[in-house]
Amino acid sequence: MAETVVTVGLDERSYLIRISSGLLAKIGSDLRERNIGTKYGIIADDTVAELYGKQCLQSLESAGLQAELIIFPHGEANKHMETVAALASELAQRGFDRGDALIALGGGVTGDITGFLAAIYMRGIPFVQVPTTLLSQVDSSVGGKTGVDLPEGKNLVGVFYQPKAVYIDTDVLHTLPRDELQGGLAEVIKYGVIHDADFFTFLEKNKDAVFTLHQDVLTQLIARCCEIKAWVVEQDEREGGLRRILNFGHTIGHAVEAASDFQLIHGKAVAIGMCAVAKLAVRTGCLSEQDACAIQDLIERYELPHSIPAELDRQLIKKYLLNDKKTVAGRVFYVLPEAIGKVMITDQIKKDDLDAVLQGG
Ligand SMILES: NC(=O)c1ccc[n+]([C@@H]2O[C@H](COP(=O)([O-])OP(=O)(O)OC[C@H]3O[C@@H](n4cnc5c(N)ncnc54)[C@H](O)[C@@H]3O)[C@@H](O)[C@H]2O)c1
Ligand SMILES: O=C(O)C(=O)C[C@@H](O)[C@H](O)[C@H](O)COP(=O)(O)O
Ligand SMILES: [Zn+2]
Repeated sequence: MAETVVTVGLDERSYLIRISSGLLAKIGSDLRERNIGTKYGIIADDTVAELYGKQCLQSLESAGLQAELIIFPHGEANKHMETVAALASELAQRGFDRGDALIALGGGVTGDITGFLAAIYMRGIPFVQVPTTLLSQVDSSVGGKTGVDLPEGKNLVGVFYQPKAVYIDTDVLHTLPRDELQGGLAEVIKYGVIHDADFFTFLEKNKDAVFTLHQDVLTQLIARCCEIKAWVVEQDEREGGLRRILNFGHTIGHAVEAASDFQLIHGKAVAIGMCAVAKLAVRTGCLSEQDACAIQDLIERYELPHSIPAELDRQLIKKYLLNDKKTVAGRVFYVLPEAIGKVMITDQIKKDDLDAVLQGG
């Protein structure tokens, strides 16, 4: 099948997102042609290293490139400064220098850690993204947000640092657990709500094809998400304005994710956050009940959670809300849907409405 290509146009930081089946085997020859680094550090978590580490190494070595696999323990609980410090020491001990480059082979956790590591190791070396979860293929590998969590909250340390290329091999999704596929689908639904009502309808119609990873539908879906993300990032790379719409569902979602001690995966927390903020939008009078129901129905259709688990401490959720980057001078900003395909940003949420929504109302 032909390759699909999406461009992220950012002047001298522009790059291509290549999407196709079987791409992992071709990464080496592309990197050789582009001459991005002398030696490549392939950063992967233990699960992905076991599944795809050898294939990635072989792709580079058969193109005559030097490459080494560097592994860290999987999971959001390891997306912190200590992992970055350990990986940086590992790079130094293995003799990586400013002529070398990194490859983020894995999900969003690997991409966020590796991008951050690439930005700060020797004050910056190039990196490329090879995303292996749906979430990382449609969202985290594109746009240059990198960083790690602190005990105080999600993604509180990081930098904007663009990759040199994104290679999306759709084949790797066949080993992804269903739970993780669903997590990615939450971010997919996000794009429909924030920008594209037709894409929202496409998702309503194609659930079975999506879950069975139908190649054409999958490629179309990933490409559309990447196009929307590229369109946003091209206009607002460093989140001065428009880019904040990509945080739809994340104000409450991030707080719920952290309050669950990361037992809830990011995408599922975002699904809960999108339903909560749709309810807030109805209470505020900017969204119709009908559109709020359509959002929740789609989330339920993709078997995602839609309410905040009863056992989560509401006060703890509120504490995390205040620690988030979306809070400025004590004002918490929310991305509210106004219709399917259109959102607005506001900090004008009444305490009673927030409390009611956090209680499930
Ligand atoms: N930078 C951004 O713009 C951005 C955007 C969205 C999310 N994020 C971040 O991304 C993270 C979530 O990413 P994620 O959902 O990919 O999580 P993840 O990276 O933890 O991957 C989920 C799990 O799937 C496993 N895995 C990965 N690929 C696999 C495959 N092909 N087959 C089998 N198992 C596989 C991993 O080992 C891991 O255990 C969060 O930290 C979130 O904050 C960042
Ligand atoms: O790329 C962006 O911009 C996003 O907001 C994408 C989100 O899906 C992602 O979860 C991001 O990491 C959230 O960023 P944060 O700045 O709110 O921590
Ligand atoms: Zn997200």
